[in-house]
Amino acid sequence: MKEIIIATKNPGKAKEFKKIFDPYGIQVKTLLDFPNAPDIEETGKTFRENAILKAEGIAKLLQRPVIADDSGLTIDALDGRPGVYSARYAGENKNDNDNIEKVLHEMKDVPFEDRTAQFRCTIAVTIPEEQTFTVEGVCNGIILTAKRGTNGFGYDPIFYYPDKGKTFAELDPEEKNTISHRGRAIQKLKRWFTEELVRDGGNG
Ligand SMILES: O=P(O)(O)OP(=O)(O)OP(=O)(O)OC[C@H]1O[C@@H](n2cnc3c(O)ncnc32)[C@H](O)[C@@H]1O
Ligand SMILES: [Mg+2]
Repeated sequence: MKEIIIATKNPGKAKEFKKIFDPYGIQVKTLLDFPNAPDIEETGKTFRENAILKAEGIAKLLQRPVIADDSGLTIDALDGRPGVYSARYAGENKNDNDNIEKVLHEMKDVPFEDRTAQFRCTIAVTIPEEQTFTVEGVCNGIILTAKRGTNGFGYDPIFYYPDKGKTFAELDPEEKNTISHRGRAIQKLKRWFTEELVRDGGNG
């Protein structure tokens, strides 16, 4: 069994990464397995900058291949907010529900046709002594006026995906992974993790 470390402390992301890598026989460890790992400050202005900060910060510490995910929701009617502030939109000590409430409040007068939004994900891959590289995934949807569904995490209950007629929180986890921003970014990494990681980087 090969192993990959994902530099995340978000349990929702951790679950999704585990589900995706499991069929390849790759065991996912996250920072939830390294409780002493430091918090990397997300000072970047873009998802890409923050993903690189997290991947390089943790790879330097552990001296092992690390991947990091920086992601979030960009809403057209809010000029791209919450964007890189998605995790802390309602404040540092607030939770997913507080973030959703803030978005719904700010969008209370926005008509359906103007409620377009994108989930965006940048994944950075750092192998010690090598150049970090990144891949991106985007998923288009519509922000509803109230929550629907209980699966997933973050903004999933208000992110409606028209092709499926459901919010991300109403999709099965497998279904979400096939279409989500994160799933799409990971697809672009597939060649890397089925060849490079398994050959050189894994420790199994
Ligand atoms: O930095 P790590 O430790 O990975 O965890 P985080 O939650 O802080 O992650 P980010 O900095 O990348 O912020 C991403 C936020 O964007 C939102 N988000 C990202 N992907 C999402 C998804 O698939 N479904 C719902 N919300 C998502 C959610 O609010 C996340 O907390
Ligand atoms: Mg974060």
